[in-house]
Amino acid sequence: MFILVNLKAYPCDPIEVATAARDVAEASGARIAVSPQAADIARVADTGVETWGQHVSPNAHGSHTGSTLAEAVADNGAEGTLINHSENRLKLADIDGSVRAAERADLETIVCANNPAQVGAAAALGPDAVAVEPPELIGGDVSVATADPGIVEDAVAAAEAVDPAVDVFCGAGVSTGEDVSTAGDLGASGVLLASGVAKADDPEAVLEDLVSGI
Ligand SMILES: O=C(CO)COP(=O)(O)O
Repeated sequence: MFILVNLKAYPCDPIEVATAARDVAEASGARIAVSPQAADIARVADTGVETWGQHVSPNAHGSHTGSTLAEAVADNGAEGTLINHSENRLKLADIDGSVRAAERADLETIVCANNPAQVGAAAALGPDAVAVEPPELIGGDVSVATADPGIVEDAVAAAEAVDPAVDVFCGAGVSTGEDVSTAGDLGASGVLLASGVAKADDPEAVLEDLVSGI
């Protein structure tokens, strides 16, 4: 199970979380990545933790003020990027363009989706993985795998029907090792989470609990 911690725009210390994630990953052998704000990618990557972008633009180099280029994300040390997070939704053509931009820059890709139908559409674009995150459960206390196990199973089936090579992750409300274990039992290959770590008093303790569910 891959554990990706999305720091969103939370006011946490990205280096504290990155250092904790690096240490827990090293001690446990688990794959843990941290996805900070674009401006923090280089210093988070410098800790040695696997680092991901939160978004990349479909644009290449050129006159595109305000764009977060896949090339810049990769050059600053990221290994992958989220695309189309529920809080940063894109048009279908732009999701496709962002996946292609990430591929050009050698970034791994996870395309987020709200439901199994969108998972199928996202899988058709050929990312490395898709993630189902029901918006109404994001930021809540109950894990998607507990609140709506059917959505995870249906997402796995939807991706499998389109392209069996695309991994399926789930996210929303994940905060414990038991949540990770339940997600794995439903067929997910990883979890995306944010508030459970970014808002924790002791992020390292939460990460240690999370990896206990792998
Ligand atoms: O959106 C998420 C991860 O990308 C999930 O957020 P929470 O873990 O806060 O529910």
